[in-house]
Amino acid sequence: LLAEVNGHSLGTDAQSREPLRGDLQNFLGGETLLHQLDDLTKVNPVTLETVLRCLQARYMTDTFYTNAGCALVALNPFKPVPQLYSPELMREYHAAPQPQKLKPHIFTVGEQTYRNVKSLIEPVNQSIVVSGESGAGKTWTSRCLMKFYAVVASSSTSWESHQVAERIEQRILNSNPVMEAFGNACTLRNNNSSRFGKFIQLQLNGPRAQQMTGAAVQTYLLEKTRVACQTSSERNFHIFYQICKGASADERLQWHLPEGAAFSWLPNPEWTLEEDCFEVTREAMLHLGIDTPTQNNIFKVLAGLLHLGNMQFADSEDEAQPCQLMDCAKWSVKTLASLLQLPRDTLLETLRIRTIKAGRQQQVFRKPCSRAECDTRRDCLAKLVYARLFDWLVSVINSSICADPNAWTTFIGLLDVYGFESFPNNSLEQLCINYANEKLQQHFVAHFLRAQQEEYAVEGLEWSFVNYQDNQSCLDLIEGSPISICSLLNEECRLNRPSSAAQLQTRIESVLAGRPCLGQNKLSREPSFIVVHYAGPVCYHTAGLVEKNKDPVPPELTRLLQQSQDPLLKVLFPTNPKENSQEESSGQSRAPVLTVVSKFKASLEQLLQVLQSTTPHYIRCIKPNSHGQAQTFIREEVLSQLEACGLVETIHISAAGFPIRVSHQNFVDRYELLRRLRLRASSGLHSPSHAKGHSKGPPPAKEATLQSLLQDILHTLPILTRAAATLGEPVEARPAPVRCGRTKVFMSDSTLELLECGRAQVLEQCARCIQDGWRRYLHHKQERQRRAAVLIQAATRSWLTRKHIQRLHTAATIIKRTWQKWRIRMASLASEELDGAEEQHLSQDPRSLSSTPLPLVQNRLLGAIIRLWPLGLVLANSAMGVRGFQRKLVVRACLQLPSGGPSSYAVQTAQHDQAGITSIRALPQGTIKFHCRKSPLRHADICPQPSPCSVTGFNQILLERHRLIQV
Ligand SMILES: Nc1ncnc2c1ncn2[C@@H]1O[C@H](COP(=O)(O)OP(=O)(O)OP(=O)(O)O)[C@@H](O)[C@H]1O
Repeated sequence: LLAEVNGHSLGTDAQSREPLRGDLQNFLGGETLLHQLDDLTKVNPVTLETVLRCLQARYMTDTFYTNAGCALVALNPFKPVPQLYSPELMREYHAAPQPQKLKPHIFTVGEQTYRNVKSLIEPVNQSIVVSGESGAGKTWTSRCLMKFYAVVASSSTSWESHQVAERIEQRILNSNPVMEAFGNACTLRNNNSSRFGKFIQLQLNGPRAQQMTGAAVQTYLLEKTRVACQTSSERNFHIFYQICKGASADERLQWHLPEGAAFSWLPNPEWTLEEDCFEVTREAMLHLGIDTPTQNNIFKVLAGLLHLGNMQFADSEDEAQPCQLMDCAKWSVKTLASLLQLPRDTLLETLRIRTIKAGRQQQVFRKPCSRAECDTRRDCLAKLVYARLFDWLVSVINSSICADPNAWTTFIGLLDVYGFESFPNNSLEQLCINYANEKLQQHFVAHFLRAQQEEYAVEGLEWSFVNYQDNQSCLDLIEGSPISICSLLNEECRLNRPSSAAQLQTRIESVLAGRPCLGQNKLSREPSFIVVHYAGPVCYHTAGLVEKNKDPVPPELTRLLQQSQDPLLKVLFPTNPKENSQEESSGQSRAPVLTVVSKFKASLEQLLQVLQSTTPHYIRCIKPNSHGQAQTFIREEVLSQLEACGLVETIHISAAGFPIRVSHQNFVDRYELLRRLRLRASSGLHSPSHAKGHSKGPPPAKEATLQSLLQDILHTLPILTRAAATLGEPVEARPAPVRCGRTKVFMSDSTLELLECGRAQVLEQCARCIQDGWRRYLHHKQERQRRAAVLIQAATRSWLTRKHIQRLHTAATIIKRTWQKWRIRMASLASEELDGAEEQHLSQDPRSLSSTPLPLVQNRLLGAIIRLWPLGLVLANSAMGVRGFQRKLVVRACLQLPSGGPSSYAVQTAQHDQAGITSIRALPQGTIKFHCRKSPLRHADICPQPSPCSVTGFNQILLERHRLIQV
């Protein structure tokens, strides 16, 4: 009935399911094929039933991620799958040329966003909205994505910057355990349920490098009531259990937490969860810059809150007297006062006595509170401290991980928000959570469905409109102006009038009557109203709604905390008069009140503004069963989640439409280089036709060129398709789905992939061309350098050789000249000596002849020889004839040598006097010394240097032969 009120079209699917079932079976060809489908848009026909079967088949084969058009469906494995999140796999997705071709994974989304940021296509900033119900795996997914970015977006430039990036990444990752310890709790649906929403902005540093330089965390709507109020099967925030279980003996003593102590705000302490790891939290806090004394201070305050919970009040018999403390609570008050460093009496008074200012003079009245009021004030004190502590922690984390505004230019936002909630008893918290989910659903719808269709219409493209579920009417009911549920709640707070739950119900029903998404729960005894959300109807009880919306903080409580001497509480509650007056006015004047709803609405709008300025990506987390069991797929539960996240409509629209659209200019800028393919393929193609839907007059010149460029690029698509087919890639035979609108180009994922592939090819060719040119240039340069070097070497060598030869030549000339001079001198000396000897001989001859009584025959013979010396020479050399002394005599006579003593001449004759005279030498007339020096000349080894002290005679060779002259 409620589904009909809402206008849900589920019936259409349900009806169409039956007749198609047989065909479907044929088409699917069994479950085995179904689990191989990576994309739910490929399930044919797209119905909840087939999608469900596909998801189930995949889940059973441990395939947890499936694409659903533009979104990714993540099924919670409920078991550790370490190989699915290993750093190696992260790097594989990061390094893949086309990660979308790998198996669907959150890393595909992570890598896609990272590449989008790098590509600088507007909008550059990216956001990933992780949604799903409690326990579906949102926090897990966000954590994995952060780890992914920490791995891939780390610096590789220098060692130092790498270290800095690693430190920042470590800090960002360390923020998770701290925030989870303080903001997560064990609930019925999830042992580690985030009790706050968070948007993490991962800051990247530059258009090209894109390293993670920091992060900023924004939190939403912490469930602070949990500090003071937990249902029986749930727990308080993890941190309370961590300090109770993990504190050392010393710390227990300091924090007054004796072993086994019972605290009423610490239900189910015996449960052991892996989240109860105190050491991990402390370590992470330390890394975030929260030193041990500050940590101890925090834990001391938290221990104080546990003691505050044990403060039980007894009913007062006399209304004029404040409530008494129960006996068991007296020790708690003392401990609390000492832990929070508060004056005990002031503490008790503040909790039990209300001060009211009234009258023109603002007179102060003191009124003892009832027991219930005392309890409320106590709870309020705990919530106030815990909420401030949580906000302070977030600000400390931010100051530790946030980068300098100049150090980052782009960001990837990760939104992890609580999923849609519907319990038997829903209150303001659920209203806010479901309101946020409505807003996000609208963003999703606006982004992918309505905007898509409207844009087609604006762009002049024909498109068969898909009916989609618009939740605007639901949002109008919750937050619309001038009258809506929120405005009514705020008005009640502002008027500050006493109104019962029933009155509020009546008011809502009467004022908002006729709204399509408002319903009544006639079966409920409690005053309530129903809101038909996109995910289903939810019944909200009106009791306590206004009070929760007011979230009143009695000013006395703040003043009390400002009196604390505890260093941490002094920071959390500074004595700021401005703040005081604000809080006081919020409690007691009629100025506009900052209610929970109005604060939440403002932060939600801010968040949506950020989301709208980014390219969104969606991860829909699905919980296969509510028991947290692996390998268990409960169809009904999954079905309701698929309905709740509007997945089927997404699949429809993604399959039918063009999820990618790029402005003409951007398209041309990016793909203009593809025209080279066309020019290469054929230079004489017909001129491109104009796009469908272009009915305007002749466009201006610039536009005309843009259009022609655009068409040129689009005409390369068949070439690209053919090229992909020849490469053996699975491409469809029909033309790639693409349309050209008035200002944008619309295309499918496959077309984008084709274009990107072509672009990569052209770029590769260009790179090769540049490389070739560069190598050629380098080669030529090296060749020129080599030739020049050879030339220089040759010239140098020839110059050196010439110089060398010149030197040798000069030396040889000098030697030659000296040698010649020496020869001449020697010759002249010899001739002088010979001349002198001859003259002496001739002058002495008559005397010697007369003085020496030679035999007559001998004298005659000598005279004959002198006259006939040639004949004598022949005789002396002949083998026959004169011998021995005679022969020498003949020779001497022939040569007219003086016939003095043998000391003047040495005449050597051949052995046995057979071969005549071999040499006649003038014997030296004293000592002859030859000074030899090695000459550089090859043939002038001996350079007799005339030395004044060495040559005192001569050794002229008069006749020398090696072979005897045979006469
Ligand atoms: N991919 C996964 N692999 C293994 N276990 C997972 C995975 N995703 C989730 N889980 C398990 O499911 C539990 C719930 O996941 P998680 O805390 O992320 O849910 P949630 O959607 O954030 O819930 P809540 O909205 O309550 O915070 C985790 O504690 C973990 O045990």
